[in-house]
Amino acid sequence: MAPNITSTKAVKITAKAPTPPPKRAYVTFLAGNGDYVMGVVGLAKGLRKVKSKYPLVVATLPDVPEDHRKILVDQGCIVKEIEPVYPPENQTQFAMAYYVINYSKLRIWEFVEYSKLIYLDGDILVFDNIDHLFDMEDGYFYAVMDCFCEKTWSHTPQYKIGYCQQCPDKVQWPSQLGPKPPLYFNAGMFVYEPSLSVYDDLLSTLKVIAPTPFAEQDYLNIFFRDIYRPIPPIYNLVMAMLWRHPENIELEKAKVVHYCAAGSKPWRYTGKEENMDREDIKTLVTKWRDIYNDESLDYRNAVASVEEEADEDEQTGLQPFLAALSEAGVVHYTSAPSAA
Ligand SMILES: O=c1ccn([C@@H]2O[C@H](COP(=O)(O)OP(=O)(O)O)[C@@H](O)[C@H]2O)c(=O)[nH]1
Ligand SMILES: OC[C@H]1O[C@H](O[C@@H]2[C@@H](O)[C@H](O)[C@@H](O)[C@H](O)[C@@H]2O)[C@H](O)[C@@H](O)[C@H]1O
Ligand SMILES: [Mn+2]
Repeated sequence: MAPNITSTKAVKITAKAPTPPPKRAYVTFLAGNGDYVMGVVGLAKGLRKVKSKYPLVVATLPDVPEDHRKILVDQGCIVKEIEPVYPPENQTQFAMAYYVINYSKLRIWEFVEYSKLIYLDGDILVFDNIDHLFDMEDGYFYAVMDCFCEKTWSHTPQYKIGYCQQCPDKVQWPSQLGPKPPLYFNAGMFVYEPSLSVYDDLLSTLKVIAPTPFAEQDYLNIFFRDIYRPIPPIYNLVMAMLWRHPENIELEKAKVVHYCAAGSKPWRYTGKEENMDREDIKTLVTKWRDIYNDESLDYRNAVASVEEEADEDEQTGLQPFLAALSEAGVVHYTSAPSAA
């Protein structure tokens, strides 16, 4: 029962409306009516489990069905519909045929109601709070370096000579191939600042750059080359690193795990593909499933438990504050009889 408060004198508190803090959010991308919506639910529940302060925005293509959108809204996501972005007519063989839809990710530069956003693929799980990444210096594009050793890279000179930026001294880049490739990031996770001018630039430049096998990932690497700043692999553990460059990885310290290796999507994992029978992969898939199935992390339950705690605080937290006001002769109140 709330305390019976009668004030002897109005407490007039006038304050200038504080300037609203810069708006920040996590953002992901969802296309199609398939099972990636499960990935996004896992992403949302993982962010809730690590008590992130910021919401998850889901940029959805028009082909995402209403029932999938409802699932996401019921999980506390902000669903924003975007129009597709297609690359110029091309004969490119994308590394994965469906990568052609990934150019639509570029629409998230239009989300200028936010000052800074962290993009996360729908096949990512956040295991530790990474809100501090929002405080990194403005004006740069932050992402984790990718690896060139998977056969998805077999079309490239790097792969053909066995060069990888993750171990640049193992196979030296031959000068006859020209300058060493600039540092290259995985576009499954990045920290960026939305901007209409950059957005316009991205879409107009796209028209004159020939598409390449890693689609928007290649394009973003070209576009942001001058302001790209690598961040440690704990912020986007590209799964293949576990068997390609274990010396660069401390799995127990990984804050973000990216289920991008073939066969590793937790919601459709069978363990049959190459490397998928590894114990570390099985553990990571089980961790993803535990969070996905944890009903206490569902938005409706999580909110309910916060409201319950708030009610309890209401009973206990206000007393010392009101006691101080009462001493100052400002507010008289009779404390509610203890519920105990
Ligand atoms: O059918 C699809 C394929 C991809 N995606 C989105 O596009 C991202 C990039 O695709 P994916 O993660 O499969 O690429 P990978 O990182 O595995 O190469 C996914 O994480 C999803 O957010 C989607 O929503 N539906
Ligand atoms: O559309 C291109 C995609 O390219 C990237 O995935 C690739 C890349 O990481 C390769 O290096 C791996 O070998 C491969 O397994 C993995 O799927 C991004 O994760 C994804 O968001 C998206 O940009
Ligand atoms: Mn991915």
